[in-house]
Amino acid sequence: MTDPSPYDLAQQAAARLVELTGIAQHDIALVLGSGWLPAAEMLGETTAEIATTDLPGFSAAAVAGHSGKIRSVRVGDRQALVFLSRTHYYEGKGVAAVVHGVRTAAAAGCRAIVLTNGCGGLKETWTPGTPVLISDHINLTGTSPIVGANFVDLTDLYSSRLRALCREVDPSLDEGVYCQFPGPHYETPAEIGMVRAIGGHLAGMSTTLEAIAAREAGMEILGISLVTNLAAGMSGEPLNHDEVLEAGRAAATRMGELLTRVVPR
Ligand SMILES: Nc1nc2[nH]c(I)nc2c(=O)[nH]1
Repeated sequence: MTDPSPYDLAQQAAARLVELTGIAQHDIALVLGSGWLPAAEMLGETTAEIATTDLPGFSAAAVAGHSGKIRSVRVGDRQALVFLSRTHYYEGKGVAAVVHGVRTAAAAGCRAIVLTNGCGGLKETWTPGTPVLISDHINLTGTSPIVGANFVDLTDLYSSRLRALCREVDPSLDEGVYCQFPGPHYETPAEIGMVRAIGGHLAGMSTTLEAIAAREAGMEILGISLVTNLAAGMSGEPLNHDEVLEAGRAAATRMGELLTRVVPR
C-alpha cells in the first residue's frame, strides 16, 4: 500500500475537517504567523476549533507561542478557516508538510488565502509592528512544493486586487518584496545586503512555498508581513525572538482590524 499523494492527503484532511466542524465548505483561509495570533481573537465568532493533529497529515506545532489549532470562524458572510500555527521549512518535515495546510484549505473549498508572517524589515521607516503588503516574493529556499513538469505561472502571485482592497481599508499600508530564507538561523548582515541588492525588502522564513502551493491550487493570495524587527545588521543590535513576539502583540489590534475589514470583502 503506497502512501497517499500530498493532494490525496489534503482531500482526506478536508473531509475530516467537515466531519469535525460540521461546516461543509469554507470560503477563505488565513494562516497566522509570528505575532499575528492576538489578531485571531478579533476576527469573528468561532464556529469550531480543532487540533491540527486531529486531521490527517498534520503534525504537532513546533514553534513556541503557536497553538496547534485550526478554527472555523464566521467573518461577515464568509466562513474562514484560520490556521493558528504553521509548519516551517526549518522544522525539516519536508515541503509537502509545509504546504499541507494550504492544500487542505483549497480542498475544503477556500478560493482565497491570507498568508501572514513576522519578518525582518529592510526599510528604516518600518518600525517594529508595521504591517507591509507583500507585492512579490523571492524564494531563497532552493525548493518548490510542486514536483514534476508542472510549470505553474506565478504572475501577480500576490493579488493586486486584494492589495488594492487592503489599501482602501488602510491607505497607509506600504508594500514590499518578501524573501524567504530556509532558516532557522537569522541572516548575516552580508545576507541582508544581498537581499537589498536583489530587490528584497522583507526577510522571513515562511510564506513563499505556501504561496506557490496556493497558486497551484488556484487560490487568490494576499500576503501581509508584520515587521517585527529591523533586519540583521541594520540596528547594530542582535536579533532576538522575544522582541518579535512583543512587536506582534503590540500590533495585534491594528492587524485584527485590517483582517476583519478585508476578509469579508
Ligand atoms: N529570516 C528572518 N526571519 C524572521 N522572522 C522574524 I519574526 N524576523 C526575522 C528576520 O529578521 N529574518
